[in-house]
Amino acid sequence: MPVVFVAASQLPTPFGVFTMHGFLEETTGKEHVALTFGDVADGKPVLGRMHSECLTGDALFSLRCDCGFQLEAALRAIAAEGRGVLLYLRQEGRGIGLLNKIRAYELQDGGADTVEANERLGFGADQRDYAICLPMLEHLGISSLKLMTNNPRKVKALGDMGIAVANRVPLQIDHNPHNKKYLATKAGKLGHLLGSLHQGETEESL
Ligand SMILES: Nc1nc2c(ncn2[C@@H]2O[C@H](COP(=O)(O)OP(=O)(O)OP(=O)(O)O)[C@@H](O)[C@H]2O)c(=O)[nH]1
Ligand SMILES: [Zn+2]
Repeated sequence: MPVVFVAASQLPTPFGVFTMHGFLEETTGKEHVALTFGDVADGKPVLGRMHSECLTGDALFSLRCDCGFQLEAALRAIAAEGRGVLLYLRQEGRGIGLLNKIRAYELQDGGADTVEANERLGFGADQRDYAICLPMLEHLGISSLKLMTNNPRKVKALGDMGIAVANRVPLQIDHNPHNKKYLATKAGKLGHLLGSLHQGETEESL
């Protein structure tokens, strides 16, 4: 996977001053970002998050999902630890892109759940490929993570590419009336480990 490092700068945030590393995925032209805090190249497991882009949740305050809240919680946790990494991956809409995600939301407004909506549009439930993480982590000197996620498929994908996941740190956000069904579908159909929701449970049973 040809991913090249382009430039790095400081990124001051309300949580602390991160270093921002920019990468270009040459085959697609996608521009990815890593934020680091402290010394992450000392060989010890690094508190980390692989965050998939969600324009609506990360930047537009959407309550339909948990993305924006997870992004903020992850950056706060990294700054509190004094050391960590967040990869901001341009995989909008679980890999289907922003406009198709809006099409999927339109179907969800009509009653479909997040998986059914993707499938009705001819997509898989989750089209993400995490291969881009490897060259980014290698560039940063990171080989072992304490991974902030509720998604076991992320843990497996990193392990399969040789990045040790020393442990999984749950990153669970409170429900609201708008994201309750979405979170239940993630737990029931996509295998996410969400505390008060059990695998196999469907939104109808809540
Ligand atoms: N296709 C589609 N994508 C969505 C929808 N809601 C959120 N997303 C995208 O899903 C991605 C976030 O994935 P999640 O499944 O919430 O979380 P995750 O990253 O797999 O797992 P965590 O690490 O636990 O957060 C982002 O790219 C969002 O844009 C939806 O209803 N349909
Ligand atoms: Zn989201």
